[in-house]
Amino acid sequence: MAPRWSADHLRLHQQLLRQPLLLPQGARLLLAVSGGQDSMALAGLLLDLKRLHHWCLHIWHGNHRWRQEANQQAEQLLQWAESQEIESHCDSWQTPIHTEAAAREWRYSCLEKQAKALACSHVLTAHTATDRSETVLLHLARGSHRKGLASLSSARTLVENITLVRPLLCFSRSDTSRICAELGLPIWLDPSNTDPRFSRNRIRTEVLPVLEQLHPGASRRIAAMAERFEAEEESQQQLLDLALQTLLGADQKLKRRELMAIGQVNRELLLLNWLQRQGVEPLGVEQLNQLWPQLEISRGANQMELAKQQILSWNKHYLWLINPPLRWGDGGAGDYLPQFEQLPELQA
Ligand SMILES: Nc1ncnc2c1ncn2[C@@H]1O[C@H](COP(=O)(O)OP(=O)(O)OP(=O)(O)O)[C@@H](O)[C@H]1O
Repeated sequence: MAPRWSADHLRLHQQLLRQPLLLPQGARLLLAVSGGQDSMALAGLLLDLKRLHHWCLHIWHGNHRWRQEANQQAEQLLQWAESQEIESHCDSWQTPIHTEAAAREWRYSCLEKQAKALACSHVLTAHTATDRSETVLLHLARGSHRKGLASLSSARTLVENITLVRPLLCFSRSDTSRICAELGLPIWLDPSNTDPRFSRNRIRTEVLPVLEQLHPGASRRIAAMAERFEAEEESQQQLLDLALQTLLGADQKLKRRELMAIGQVNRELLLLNWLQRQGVEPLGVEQLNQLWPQLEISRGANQMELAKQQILSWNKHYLWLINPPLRWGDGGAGDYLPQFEQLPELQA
């Protein structure tokens, strides 16, 4: 059957061929499909577009087993994929997952494994501009660093040779609802999306509607702002990488004295950048503010050890600023501990 081209197909098509996404001809793609309207809309559009570029499309579904109907829904979703001649894969969590953060971590580790097994170069998720606005508002409320305001980047490296892309960031949630209706796609609703125990859901159902009433188009503009921040972050990253080279000793340790001589904002950015390179997740603004006095007073060799202990103790109560894990019921404080034992040493 001839593809049903629409303005939405064209918009997605342009997005997929744009930097930094740039899906090459013949690419092997793994699409994460929850069965909700966003991922179904992306699946529907890709089904038509893939023929143009000879993309090989696989679908992956993660069954969290949060609800009784979950197995049946997973089954129906796989049947739908089969009817569309798409190869589909499903993983089921053995014991029910209770936190969004744990569920997300599990999904990404499955996607990573599956993409490797299928030799896929790209993993696609169906985050929309509306998801982006919600995430920005969440991060703002938690006092995010600027990076958190550039969140839900359109593309990033998932693991070596596998890129995670979010091609639907140029669509809103009302677009995906319309696309599903127009393409006659089935949707499996997830009641947890309206559960008020998640702060994201309250931002979606209470905060954004008020902002839209006050300033129509607010959600779209917040997402556009995040996109702009993402581009600025990228160019700033290049400058930071260059500057960081001048602050590293031969052993790749950061030279404390030289770092402390730099103005506060750039100093913070350089420290965050260096920590990230060492695999340590970024600290929040409040944590950084508490860390500096410790680094400023010279306490000899133990100085970094003290800073490290401080971070470990914050760790128990921290608020994640970039990728904040959300916990059932508590509106934001995280429940998983990052590996701060790996905090790298600064030079004395
Ligand atoms: N159960 C699932 N199975 C497969 N893919 C999923 C599942 N849940 C979410 N996804 C993928 O992730 C996208 C975003 O979903 P959602 O916003 O619910 O997750 P999230 O936890 O906020 O994701 P992230 O942490 O990546 O921001 C979906 O559009 C879909 O592509």
